[in-house]
Amino acid sequence: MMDPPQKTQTNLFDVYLRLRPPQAGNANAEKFLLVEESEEGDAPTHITLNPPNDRRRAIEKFAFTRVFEENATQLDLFQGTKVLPLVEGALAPHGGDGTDGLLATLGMTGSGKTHTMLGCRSQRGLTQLALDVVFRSIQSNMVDYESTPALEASIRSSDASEANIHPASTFLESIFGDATAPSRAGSRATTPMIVRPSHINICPQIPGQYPESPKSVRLVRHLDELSNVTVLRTPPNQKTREKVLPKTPMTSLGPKLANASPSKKNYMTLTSAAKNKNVTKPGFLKGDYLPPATARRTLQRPSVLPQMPDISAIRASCDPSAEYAIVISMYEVYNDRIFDLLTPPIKSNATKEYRRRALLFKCTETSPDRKVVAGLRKIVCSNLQEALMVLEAGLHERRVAGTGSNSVSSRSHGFFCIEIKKRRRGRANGPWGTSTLSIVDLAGSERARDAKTQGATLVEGGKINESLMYLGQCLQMQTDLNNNAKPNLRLFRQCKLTELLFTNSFPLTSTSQSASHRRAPQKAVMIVTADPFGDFNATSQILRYSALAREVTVPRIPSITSTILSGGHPAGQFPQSDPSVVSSSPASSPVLQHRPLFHPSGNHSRTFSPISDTERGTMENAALEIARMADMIDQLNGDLAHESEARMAAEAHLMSMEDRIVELEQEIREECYADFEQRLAMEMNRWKASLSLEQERGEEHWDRKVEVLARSVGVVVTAPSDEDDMENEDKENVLIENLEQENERLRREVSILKRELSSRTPSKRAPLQERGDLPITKGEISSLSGKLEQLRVSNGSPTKKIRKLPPKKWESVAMDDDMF
Ligand SMILES: Nc1ncnc2c1ncn2[C@@H]1O[C@H](COP(=O)(O)OP(=O)(O)OP(=O)(O)O)[C@@H](O)[C@H]1O
Repeated sequence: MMDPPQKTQTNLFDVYLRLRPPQAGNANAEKFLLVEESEEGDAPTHITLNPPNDRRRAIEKFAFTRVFEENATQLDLFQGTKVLPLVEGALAPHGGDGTDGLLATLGMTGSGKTHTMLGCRSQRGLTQLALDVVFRSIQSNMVDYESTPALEASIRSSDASEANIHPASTFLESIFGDATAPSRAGSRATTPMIVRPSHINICPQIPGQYPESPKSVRLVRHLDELSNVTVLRTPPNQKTREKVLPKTPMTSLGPKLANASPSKKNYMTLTSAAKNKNVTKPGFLKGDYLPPATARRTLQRPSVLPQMPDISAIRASCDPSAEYAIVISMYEVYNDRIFDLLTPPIKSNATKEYRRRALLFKCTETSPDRKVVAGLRKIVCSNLQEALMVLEAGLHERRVAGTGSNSVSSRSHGFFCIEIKKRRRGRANGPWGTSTLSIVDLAGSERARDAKTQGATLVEGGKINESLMYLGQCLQMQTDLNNNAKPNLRLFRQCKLTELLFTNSFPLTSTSQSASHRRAPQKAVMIVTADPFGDFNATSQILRYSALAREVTVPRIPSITSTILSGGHPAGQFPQSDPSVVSSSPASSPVLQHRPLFHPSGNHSRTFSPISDTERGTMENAALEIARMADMIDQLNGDLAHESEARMAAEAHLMSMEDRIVELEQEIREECYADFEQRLAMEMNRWKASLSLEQERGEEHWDRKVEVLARSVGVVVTAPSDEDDMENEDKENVLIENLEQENERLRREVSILKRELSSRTPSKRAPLQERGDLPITKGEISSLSGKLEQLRVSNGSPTKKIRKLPPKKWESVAMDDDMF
């Protein structure tokens, strides 16, 4: 029998295991996880994992601080997991600074983490119970925040995280609006009002693919009627669907809840605050955080909150000489980024989408010795009711999605932080000390194949598994710490989740503070949830890295070589796990071999396996990662096939489009050619017309010139007879040529004369008529007149007959002459 795990100084966490009751469809499944009975009626601490249907596999035994069986209640968990000491550590009843506390859940998807932390509609979770005990314990030492205005400033100045601090009344007014306002169908549901009847399926990722699994639907009960349920969000193919259940008067809510028919309102499906989440819209881009597509609208104020279990008798001790204030903040780690759950998303000007700003986890000026999430919105709460309403508001923003494994699966690691501010009583301006109790609902590890996730949800699943793998590595470091090895702090910085969970467990090396002023390391409790009927491989992986101790019983398997040498059964047919087989080979010993792998106390003799525990752990994590990646590869192969089909279709379409384009181009070319031809013909005609017009004008011009010349020499132009036309034309051509030559010669002479004239002095110039040096004589002038006379006889267009001018024309010619 394995020794019970012992608490050591170096344990980062106390680790508890909670087993969930079998799910509806799993009642007949084989139970692979058995709780070992403890001695002397103590609470059980060990479990055994029996691999189902595979006797060759090792039987593993795990030790935890305590194991809670399927029938354990929320109150059992609250009392058994030492939440009270965590609260007391933060309240510091003996004076001085409090100790930070961390309460987290870890487990496969659907194993009951959210149920444990946030409860269901009739039962409170550890978060509500912790809040209850905090407020109950400091009741008489609470500062009156509302009636002391200076308090706000003093709390603000004591905050080390650059937070926006608001009083609960203002914040809740902005979130829930008027409590007396009528119900608004379509506004987002307040958490306890969300009911999810078992007959309504939830699975928004692949609508219609899993007939037996739930469809995605968010339901809200109207303020005045418990069972009047309105669909808030549905898968795309069910957008318009609306479910309305039979109405039940609000006054009879309590008894009805207890006796609700499972077909209408199953206790297991009517989860409370846990299910107040935003269902992830399918189709997000990788890594992108797209919160609800609309701004936060006023929520309905929940009218009923679960009261059970009753812990009114439980109180933690507080410091009687101190006064306290409670400040609440909430954030989530989604895709390795931190987002505030109490700050509404802001509409981006560029994309018109509502987005959240990722926050940093860092040391600030006023907090050099520990890291804090900077820039959160924090709410100062004066009583339990306010704190619960803030929790409701924050959970409403938390991201969830329906998957094949859990109809309302958390897609982010949720952090709910209760800051306990404490200062000496009566010191109005005294400084506040702060200790924080962080309650963490981790997202569950999942196998893509089972979760049937795809697209953005698949990527989220990958990120969740990755961060949980790093968390596993960090938890395994507990073993190293037990062996007094130095912690490898780099391991904690692998992702945001481990950074947030572990950074404040160790003093920061860079701090300048002396060791005496260092804060005490946080106290941490981890509750591992498991489904004994669920996925054996995934559950055993989680148990391996979270358990405080492990023992492996390996059935000896005869080696193939020894089997062959002994002339026994051929390989593959040997009854391998039969312990009755006797062999001389040590490797084929029939005896079961026990290998205790580690003991947290370090007091026990250890049998080391050939590889160290850390290496083994790393290999196991690697195996988990390989399995996840194999799932992803399957998924991606499916996507690839789908995409290839789509691509082929698109290519075919493209080809037909190309053919169409060629046809169209041909048609357009032909049309253009015809159009061009038509225009060319038109242009030609126009050009010809204008050419003939020009010719006509030129001829007319010549006609007029000739007429003017003929009149000036007194020639009567008569029309020649038709017989003389040819002869006259020849003569006219000759005459024109002669005249042109003569004209040219005369121009030359005139220019010579002008040159000469300009070279002479003005006194020597004589009038042209008196000069005897002119090259043209009077006789020549008279011969020129004679030629003109002849020309006048037959002058006209070479191509046109000389017209006989009518008397009117002659008159106009005479007028022209006068003008000359
Ligand atoms: N101990 C329990 N008793 C009764 N019901 C339980 C218990 N544990 C889990 N359930 C029910 O099982 C369902 C899934 O549980 P829950 O949502 O808490 O799982 P989870 O581990 O938070 O999953 P995820 O990681 O996907 O968010 C819920 O309907 C819840 O009410």
